[in-house]
Amino acid sequence: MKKNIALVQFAVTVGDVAANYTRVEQLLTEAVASYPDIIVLPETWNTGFAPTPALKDMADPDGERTRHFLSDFAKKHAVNIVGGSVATVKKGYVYNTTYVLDRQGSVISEYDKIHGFSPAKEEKFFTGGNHIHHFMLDDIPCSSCICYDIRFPELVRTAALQGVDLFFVPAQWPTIRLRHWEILNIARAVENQMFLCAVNGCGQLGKVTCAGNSLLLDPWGEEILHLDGTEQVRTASIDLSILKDIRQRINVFHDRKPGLYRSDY
Ligand SMILES: NC(=O)CCC(=O)C(=O)O
Repeated sequence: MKKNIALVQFAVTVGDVAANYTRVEQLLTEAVASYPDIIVLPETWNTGFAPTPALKDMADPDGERTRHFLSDFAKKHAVNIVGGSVATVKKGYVYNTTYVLDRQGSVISEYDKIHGFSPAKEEKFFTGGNHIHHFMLDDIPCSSCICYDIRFPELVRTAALQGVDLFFVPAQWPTIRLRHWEILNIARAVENQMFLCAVNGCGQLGKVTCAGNSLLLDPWGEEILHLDGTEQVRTASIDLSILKDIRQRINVFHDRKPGLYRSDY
């Protein structure tokens, strides 16, 4: 089974929510021209990744605007969307939330970023989520996390143990740690033997330069796409039929010894 995936890498304007929705609509429209099966957006594309008290006023109440916006687009173009993430307010708390939409425009999964990036005090302004999610896109078992979450291999392994073939990582990752971005995403794809699509922002987040360098990786860690540091929409195909052979040749899921590993300390 082959699927086309469109990576939408763009420079979010911090604090200008209206401009960001307009830009995302333009970029989604650009993306559908390449006939993708799935379109993927970066992290906190409505507000920018700016953990500050002002966030609560800018965040999307109950994610309503974002859900309707992405749903209308997905339905109109019959395309699946992994909606990066947006800042939302739910029951008075701010979350960093991913919405996933199928071709009918239904929200089929919702995920709140679990690990707040403490060097930026994210956990002081965003409430952490409490569950890993799974969803099916065109019969492909999928999961995702958000940015800093990728540093926690247990999260991705837990998702992988449920049989995930395709994993998504929306992010706002800075250039200064570009090497970590590449290594961590490649490691997660290889150790869990799955395709991985990591879509980063680019441009300035205040004083921080966001790296771009979005990646579409196969389960060998090979780069199907590796974007540069500029705004761009790129689409490429993944061939899921290679998974069976890789998993038979190096059968880590059979060979692992979970009884000898402790993950609770
Ligand atoms: N938005 C983020 O979670 C930033 C994560 C990051 O910069 C890092 O893990 O390094």
